[in-house]
Amino acid sequence: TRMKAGLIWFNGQLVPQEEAKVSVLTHALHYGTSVFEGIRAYETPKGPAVFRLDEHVERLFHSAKVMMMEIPFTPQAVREGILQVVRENGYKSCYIRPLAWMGAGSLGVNPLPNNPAEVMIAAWEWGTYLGDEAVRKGAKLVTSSWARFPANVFPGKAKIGGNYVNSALARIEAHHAGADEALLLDKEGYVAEGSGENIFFLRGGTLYAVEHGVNLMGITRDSVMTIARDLGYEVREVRATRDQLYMADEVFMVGTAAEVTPVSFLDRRPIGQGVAGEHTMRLRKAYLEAVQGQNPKYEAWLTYAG
Ligand SMILES: Cc1[nH+]cc(COP(=O)(O)O)c(CN[C@@H](CCC(=O)O)C(=O)O)c1O
Repeated sequence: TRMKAGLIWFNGQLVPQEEAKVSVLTHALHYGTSVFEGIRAYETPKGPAVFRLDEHVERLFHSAKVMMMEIPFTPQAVREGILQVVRENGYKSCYIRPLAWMGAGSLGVNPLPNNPAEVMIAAWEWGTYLGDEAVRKGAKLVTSSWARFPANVFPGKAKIGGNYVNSALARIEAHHAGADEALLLDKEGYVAEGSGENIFFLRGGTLYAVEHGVNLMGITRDSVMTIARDLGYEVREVRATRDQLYMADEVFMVGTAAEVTPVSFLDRRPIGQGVAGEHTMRLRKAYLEAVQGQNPKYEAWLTYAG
């Protein structure tokens, strides 16, 4: 299916998506040397609002720093570009994908010194990441045969394009196993994260967030921990094994794209009653109210595009 991204912010100019093209000699196309963000804008009573925009822009520039990539725009210019793409495309809600990449300056593996990064910001309307079925009935997960990479192999705290070959391989394998998503363990066999989400589990009324370890420091994870504590849950950050997930009352995954997605099966074992967990769905509802501007407590997380 052809993505409908409409107008794209391309190196500082808004252009129709057909004109947003790069050379086949682009370094990032050959070596995965790009950095990106996944951000959502939601419809609110006061118009479309981008969720935790500043945290995402900050992470984009941190990812570039890890990659030794020089983004030739200020964070403020990228921030404005994100709001412009939402506004000029007239989206009420959308998924926003800023991407910065090593261009076609040189094709040696070392992209430096003469390869200034290029930047684009695209946005499109995207529904539930794993599908409505996975939200309603809970997603089915399988533990991947691909481990999450150790921190001295790939920098998993940065959203670098090349990191996502690990996620893609895990996701392909999960799909072939008839599952909705893959759970990746770290090299010691502890629970890391999903191919594109952070993991929580709930047991005896206490909520557990998998500690950062080698994982991406998810913004949704941070938001859900705050919301859960505000709802009165005790929230702990732990190192967990997959059998702790098997024994949990509830498991769920969080991410910008996935929002809050319940998990009903892991490795063919039902989690709790094998349905979307009650507390999970309560947290999902509270999260969606926050992002849709229906809870004034979280107003500071919203940047209105209008
Ligand atoms: C590996 C990984 N772990 C955790 C998260 C959650 O992070 P955050 O969005 O800040 O809460 C994401 C986001 N995955 C993004 C990309 C998905 C995709 O490319 O597909 C996303 O959710 O937008 C990851 O890619």
